[in-house]
Amino acid sequence: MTTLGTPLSASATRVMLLGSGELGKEVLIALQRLGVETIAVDRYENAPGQQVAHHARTITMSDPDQLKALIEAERPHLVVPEIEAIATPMLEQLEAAGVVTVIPTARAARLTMDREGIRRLAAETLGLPTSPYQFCDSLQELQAAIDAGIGYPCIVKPVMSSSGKGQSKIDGPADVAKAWDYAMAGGRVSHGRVIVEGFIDFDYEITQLTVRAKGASGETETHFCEPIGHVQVSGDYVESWQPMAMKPAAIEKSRQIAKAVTDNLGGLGLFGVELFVKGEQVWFSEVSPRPHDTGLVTLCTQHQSEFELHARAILGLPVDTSLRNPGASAVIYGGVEAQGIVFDGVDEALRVPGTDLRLFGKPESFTKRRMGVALARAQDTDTARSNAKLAASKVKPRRA
Ligand SMILES: Nc1ncnc2c1ncn2[C@@H]1O[C@H](COP(=O)(O)OP(=O)(O)OP(=O)(O)O)[C@@H](O)[C@H]1O
Ligand SMILES: NCC(=O)N[C@@H]1O[C@H](COP(=O)([O-])[O-])[C@@H](O)[C@H]1O
Ligand SMILES: [Mg+2]
Repeated sequence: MTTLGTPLSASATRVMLLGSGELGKEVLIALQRLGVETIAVDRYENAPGQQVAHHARTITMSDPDQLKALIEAERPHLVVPEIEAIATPMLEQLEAAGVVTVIPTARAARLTMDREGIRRLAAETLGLPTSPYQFCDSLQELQAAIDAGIGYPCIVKPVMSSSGKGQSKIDGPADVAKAWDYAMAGGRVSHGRVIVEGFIDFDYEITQLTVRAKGASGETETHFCEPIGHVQVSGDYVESWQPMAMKPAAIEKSRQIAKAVTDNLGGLGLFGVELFVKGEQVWFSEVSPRPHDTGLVTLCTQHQSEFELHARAILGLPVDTSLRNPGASAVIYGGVEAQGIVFDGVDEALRVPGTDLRLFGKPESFTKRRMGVALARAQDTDTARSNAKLAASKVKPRRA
């Protein structure tokens, strides 16, 4: 039985998010609706989720001492990692000592914060199909890995990064040094290590949202959402839609892979399993043990968005992953480098049929920082995609 308390009282059910960007903001809203007391932590003040939580805390989450001190002071029932760059070995220590429950587990947070942990688990322990890969600590090692078999084209990424930061494609020998330098500048936490992956020439890529939630008799059940198709530019998602039309055999393989990975990671919560598909062939790429950016589309397509599903699953509540209607999302980038920007054209955007917007409220804009997203529901995903892109294009961020 799950019992929830009253926020800001002795009976409160208290949940701490480590990372409070656009994805955490929606999880926090879902938790607030269930009367959960929320603590939003991020590396900077006034992060999107901090604006809607009961409490806001700003620390360096990759510093184990700061993280330990905050968790011991706040004593939340659940700690929910929302970004990768967290001192996850400290979370493992605190979990082992019984101080806190980490979502989905501290081990899953540690394995997925670093591309090496999750890739070795998927490819070497679970035997799942992935791109060929090597880990390298220098430009010389990178060149040697390419020459010894990875070949061209290939993709280089810092082991610790997300949203395509520090990622680049290498088409030939002339690109290698540039890719190495770019990876060194782009990692979330400075770390002189990269993964180089053989380029997979896929037909399309999907996110298979997968939920581990408690069933009626207390056992953990796995639920799948309809597949989400997406387009990435420079390693960062720019549009997504649901459902993605797939061959039955490709859906089945995707779900087998998603089940194998999430069973191993364990715990309760929603996972975003990223897969590449060519015909009936499916490759595992990576997994987020938390809501996925491409899953923002579920805000307009599912009865319960990926954020509500995560909130419900981590609290031990039942979930419904069914699709309500087709839909799409399109990203709104900052386009300018400035603080406290304004958005023109919001009215025109919302005049596009079936659309909605999320403006995240990030205090500072960068040219390529995701500042908002347009959502569109429609009878089919083609209409939804064009309406979402149209609505996004009407929103014009500028300096105040
Ligand atoms: N081996 C590969 N072959 C072909 N394309 C790739 C490969 N690796 C990555 N990509 C492309 O780059 C995108 C981003 O890669 P990846 O998911 O590893 O980066 P990320 O920084 O973790 O992104 P995010 O945090 O947004 O998920 C993929 O979705 C895919 O479009
Ligand atoms: N692909 C991972 C992802 O989308 N993560 C989301 O972006 C935020 C960081 O944004 P920022 O870099 O603009 O601060 C994170 O807090 C999370 O919500
Ligand atoms: Mg990814």
